Amino acid sequence: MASGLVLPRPVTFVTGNAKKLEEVRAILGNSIPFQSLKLDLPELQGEPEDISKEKARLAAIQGHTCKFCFSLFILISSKWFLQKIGHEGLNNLLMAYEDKSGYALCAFSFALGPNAEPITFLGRTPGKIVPPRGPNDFGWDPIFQPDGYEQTYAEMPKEEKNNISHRSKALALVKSHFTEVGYTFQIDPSV
Ligand SMILES: O=c1nc[nH]c2c1ncn2[C@H]1C[C@H](O)[C@@H](COP(=O)(O)OP(=O)(O)OP(=O)(O)O)O1
Ligand SMILES: [Mg+2]
Repeated sequence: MASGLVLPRPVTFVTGNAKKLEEVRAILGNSIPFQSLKLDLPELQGEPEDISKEKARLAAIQGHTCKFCFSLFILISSKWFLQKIGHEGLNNLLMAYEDKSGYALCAFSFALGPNAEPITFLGRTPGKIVPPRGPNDFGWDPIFQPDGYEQTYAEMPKEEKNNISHRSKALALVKSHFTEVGYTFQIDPSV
Protein backbone atom coordinates (compact mmCIF):
# COMPACT_ATOMS: atom_id res chain seq x y z
CA MET A 1 0.00 0.00 0.00
CA ALA A 2 1.53 3.34 -1.00
CA SER A 3 1.70 5.94 1.76
CA GLY A 4 1.30 9.66 1.21
CA LEU A 5 -1.29 11.75 -0.49
CA VAL A 6 -3.51 10.41 -3.20
CA LEU A 7 -4.31 12.90 -5.93
CA PRO A 8 -7.51 12.31 -7.87
CA ARG A 9 -6.38 14.29 -10.90
CA PRO A 10 -3.20 14.71 -12.87
CA VAL A 11 -1.22 17.85 -12.12
CA THR A 12 -2.16 20.72 -14.40
CA PHE A 13 0.75 22.55 -15.94
CA VAL A 14 -0.53 25.94 -16.92
CA THR A 15 1.22 27.51 -19.86
CA GLY A 16 0.45 29.00 -23.23
CA ASN A 17 3.98 28.34 -24.44
CA ALA A 18 4.32 25.23 -26.61
CA LYS A 19 8.12 25.16 -26.30
CA LYS A 20 8.01 25.10 -22.52
CA LEU A 21 5.49 22.32 -22.66
CA GLU A 22 7.71 20.32 -24.99
CA GLU A 23 10.64 20.66 -22.58
CA VAL A 24 8.59 19.82 -19.50
CA ARG A 25 7.28 16.70 -21.28
CA ALA A 26 10.80 15.64 -22.20
CA ILE A 27 12.17 16.30 -18.71
CA LEU A 28 9.34 14.75 -16.68
CA GLY A 29 8.73 11.75 -18.89
CA ASN A 30 6.31 9.56 -16.98
CA SER A 31 7.51 10.62 -13.54
CA ILE A 32 4.60 12.97 -12.76
CA PRO A 33 1.32 12.58 -14.63
CA PHE A 34 0.26 15.98 -15.88
CA GLN A 35 -1.99 17.65 -18.36
CA SER A 36 -1.42 21.06 -19.83
CA LEU A 37 -3.82 23.93 -19.80
CA LYS A 38 -3.62 27.28 -21.46
CA LEU A 39 -5.20 29.91 -19.24
CA ASP A 40 -5.38 33.52 -20.17
CA LEU A 41 -3.82 35.01 -17.07
CA PRO A 42 -2.35 38.48 -16.80
CA GLU A 43 1.43 38.83 -17.32
CA LEU A 44 2.13 39.74 -13.74
CA GLN A 45 5.12 41.77 -12.61
CA GLY A 46 7.24 41.47 -9.50
CA GLU A 47 9.65 38.96 -8.02
CA PRO A 48 9.62 35.72 -10.05
CA GLU A 49 8.73 33.65 -7.01
CA ASP A 50 5.76 35.88 -6.16
CA ILE A 51 4.55 36.02 -9.76
CA SER A 52 4.73 32.27 -9.95
CA LYS A 53 2.80 31.80 -6.69
CA GLU A 54 0.16 34.30 -7.73
CA LYS A 55 -0.35 32.55 -11.05
CA ALA A 56 -0.76 29.23 -9.26
CA ARG A 57 -3.37 30.81 -6.98
CA LEU A 58 -5.26 32.32 -9.90
CA ALA A 59 -5.25 29.03 -11.73
CA ALA A 60 -6.35 27.09 -8.67
CA ILE A 61 -9.26 29.48 -8.16
CA GLN A 62 -10.31 29.10 -11.79
CA GLY A 63 -9.65 25.41 -11.43
CA HIS A 64 -12.28 25.23 -8.75
CA THR A 65 -14.96 25.84 -11.34
CA CYS A 66 -13.36 24.21 -14.32
CA LYS A 67 -12.32 21.03 -12.55
CA PHE A 68 -8.61 21.58 -12.39
CA CYS A 69 -7.19 21.91 -8.93
CA PHE A 70 -3.48 21.54 -9.37
CA SER A 71 -1.28 23.95 -11.09
CA LEU A 72 2.32 24.23 -11.98
CA PHE A 73 3.81 27.29 -13.49
CA ILE A 74 6.89 28.38 -15.20
CA LEU A 75 7.97 31.83 -16.07
CA ILE A 76 10.95 33.97 -16.70
CA SER A 77 10.85 37.71 -17.31
CA SER A 78 8.04 39.13 -19.35
CA LYS A 79 7.30 37.87 -22.82
CA TRP A 80 6.10 41.37 -23.74
CA PHE A 81 9.47 42.83 -22.79
CA LEU A 82 11.35 40.34 -24.95
CA GLN A 83 8.95 40.77 -27.88
CA LYS A 84 9.34 44.53 -27.76
CA ILE A 85 13.05 44.81 -27.25
CA GLY A 86 14.26 41.81 -29.27
CA HIS A 87 17.59 40.00 -29.01
CA GLU A 88 19.53 42.82 -30.57
CA GLY A 89 17.83 45.35 -28.35
CA LEU A 90 18.71 43.39 -25.26
CA ASN A 91 22.33 43.14 -26.39
CA ASN A 92 22.40 46.87 -27.11
CA LEU A 93 21.01 47.58 -23.70
CA LEU A 94 23.81 45.55 -22.18
CA MET A 95 26.51 47.31 -24.22
CA ALA A 96 26.59 49.89 -21.47
CA TYR A 97 27.76 47.22 -19.07
CA GLU A 98 30.94 45.22 -19.14
CA ASP A 99 29.42 42.44 -17.11
CA LYS A 100 27.00 40.41 -19.24
CA SER A 101 26.63 37.64 -16.71
CA GLY A 102 23.32 36.58 -15.29
CA TYR A 103 21.24 33.52 -14.85
CA ALA A 104 18.20 31.81 -16.25
CA LEU A 105 15.62 31.27 -13.56
CA CYS A 106 12.67 28.95 -13.54
CA ALA A 107 9.97 29.12 -10.90
CA PHE A 108 7.37 26.38 -10.58
CA SER A 109 4.59 26.93 -8.09
CA PHE A 110 2.40 24.09 -7.07
CA ALA A 111 -0.98 24.57 -5.40
CA LEU A 112 -2.98 21.66 -4.11
CA GLY A 113 -6.22 23.58 -4.43
CA PRO A 114 -7.86 27.02 -4.30
CA ASN A 115 -7.27 27.45 -0.56
CA ALA A 116 -3.79 25.99 -0.36
CA GLU A 117 -0.69 28.15 -0.19
CA PRO A 118 1.37 27.37 -3.30
CA ILE A 119 4.89 26.06 -2.83
CA THR A 120 7.59 27.20 -5.17
CA PHE A 121 10.61 25.43 -6.62
CA LEU A 122 13.38 27.50 -8.17
CA GLY A 123 15.98 26.38 -10.69
CA ARG A 124 18.86 28.58 -11.72
CA THR A 125 21.49 28.21 -14.45
CA PRO A 126 24.28 30.80 -14.53
CA GLY A 127 25.48 32.18 -17.84
CA LYS A 128 25.84 35.33 -19.91
CA ILE A 129 23.97 37.28 -22.58
CA VAL A 130 25.67 37.08 -26.00
CA PRO A 131 24.83 38.20 -29.56
CA PRO A 132 22.28 35.73 -30.97
CA ARG A 133 23.51 32.34 -32.25
CA GLY A 134 21.45 29.33 -33.24
CA PRO A 135 17.81 28.72 -34.20
CA ASN A 136 15.41 31.43 -33.18
CA ASP A 137 12.40 29.38 -32.20
CA PHE A 138 12.31 29.69 -28.45
CA GLY A 139 12.45 33.03 -26.64
CA TRP A 140 15.89 34.11 -25.52
CA ASP A 141 17.62 30.76 -26.14
CA PRO A 142 19.88 32.26 -28.88
CA ILE A 143 21.31 34.92 -26.57
CA PHE A 144 21.89 32.84 -23.44
CA GLN A 145 25.19 31.00 -23.09
CA PRO A 146 25.43 28.94 -19.93
CA ASP A 147 28.70 29.07 -17.95
CA GLY A 148 31.14 26.34 -18.94
CA TYR A 149 29.65 25.92 -22.45
CA GLU A 150 30.65 27.31 -25.82
CA GLN A 151 27.14 27.06 -27.22
CA THR A 152 24.03 29.08 -26.54
CA TYR A 153 20.93 27.25 -25.34
CA ALA A 154 19.62 27.52 -28.92
CA GLU A 155 22.72 25.88 -30.42
CA MET A 156 22.72 22.93 -28.03
CA PRO A 157 21.00 19.67 -28.80
CA LYS A 158 17.68 19.67 -26.93
CA GLU A 159 18.77 16.88 -24.58
CA GLU A 160 21.80 18.87 -23.56
CA LYS A 161 19.79 21.98 -22.73
CA ASN A 162 17.33 19.81 -20.82
CA ASN A 163 20.19 18.30 -18.80
CA ILE A 164 21.52 21.58 -17.52
CA SER A 165 18.67 24.04 -17.82
CA HIS A 166 17.06 26.18 -15.14
CA ARG A 167 13.85 24.31 -16.01
CA SER A 168 15.29 20.86 -15.38
CA LYS A 169 16.81 22.01 -12.08
CA ALA A 170 13.46 23.33 -10.88
CA LEU A 171 11.74 20.15 -12.06
CA ALA A 172 14.28 18.01 -10.20
CA LEU A 173 13.13 19.77 -7.00
CA VAL A 174 9.49 19.25 -7.95
CA LYS A 175 10.18 15.56 -8.47
CA SER A 176 11.99 15.19 -5.11
CA HIS A 177 9.09 16.92 -3.41
CA PHE A 178 6.60 14.56 -5.01
CA THR A 179 8.71 11.61 -3.95
CA GLU A 180 9.11 12.92 -0.39
CA VAL A 181 5.42 13.57 0.11
CA GLY A 182 4.68 10.31 -1.61
CA TYR A 183 1.94 11.54 -3.91
CA THR A 184 0.23 8.81 -5.80
CA PHE A 185 -2.30 9.32 -8.51
CA GLN A 186 -5.60 7.60 -8.52
CA ILE A 187 -7.13 9.35 -11.44
CA ASP A 188 -10.89 9.52 -11.27
CA PRO A 189 -12.32 10.51 -14.66
CA SER A 190 -15.47 11.92 -13.03
CA VAL A 191 -13.70 14.77 -11.18
O1 LIG B 1 13.96 28.20 -21.52
C1 LIG B 1 13.69 29.24 -22.15
N1 LIG B 1 14.45 29.64 -23.19
C2 LIG B 1 14.20 30.72 -23.90
N2 LIG B 1 13.18 31.55 -23.66
C3 LIG B 1 12.36 31.22 -22.63
C4 LIG B 1 12.58 30.09 -21.84
N3 LIG B 1 11.60 30.04 -20.91
C5 LIG B 1 10.83 31.10 -21.10
N4 LIG B 1 11.28 31.82 -22.15
C6 LIG B 1 10.75 33.07 -22.69
C7 LIG B 1 9.32 32.96 -23.16
C8 LIG B 1 8.80 34.35 -22.95
O2 LIG B 1 9.17 35.20 -24.00
C9 LIG B 1 9.58 34.81 -21.71
C10 LIG B 1 8.93 34.42 -20.44
O3 LIG B 1 7.60 34.70 -20.34
P1 LIG B 1 6.66 33.65 -19.63
O4 LIG B 1 5.51 34.39 -19.09
O5 LIG B 1 7.42 32.78 -18.72
O6 LIG B 1 6.28 32.70 -20.83
P2 LIG B 1 5.03 32.70 -21.77
O7 LIG B 1 4.20 33.89 -21.48
O8 LIG B 1 5.53 32.49 -23.15
O9 LIG B 1 4.28 31.38 -21.34
P3 LIG B 1 3.31 31.13 -20.07
O10 LIG B 1 1.96 30.93 -20.65
O11 LIG B 1 3.87 29.90 -19.43
O12 LIG B 1 3.37 32.34 -19.18
O13 LIG B 1 10.75 34.04 -21.66
MG1 LIG C 1 3.43 34.38 -19.60
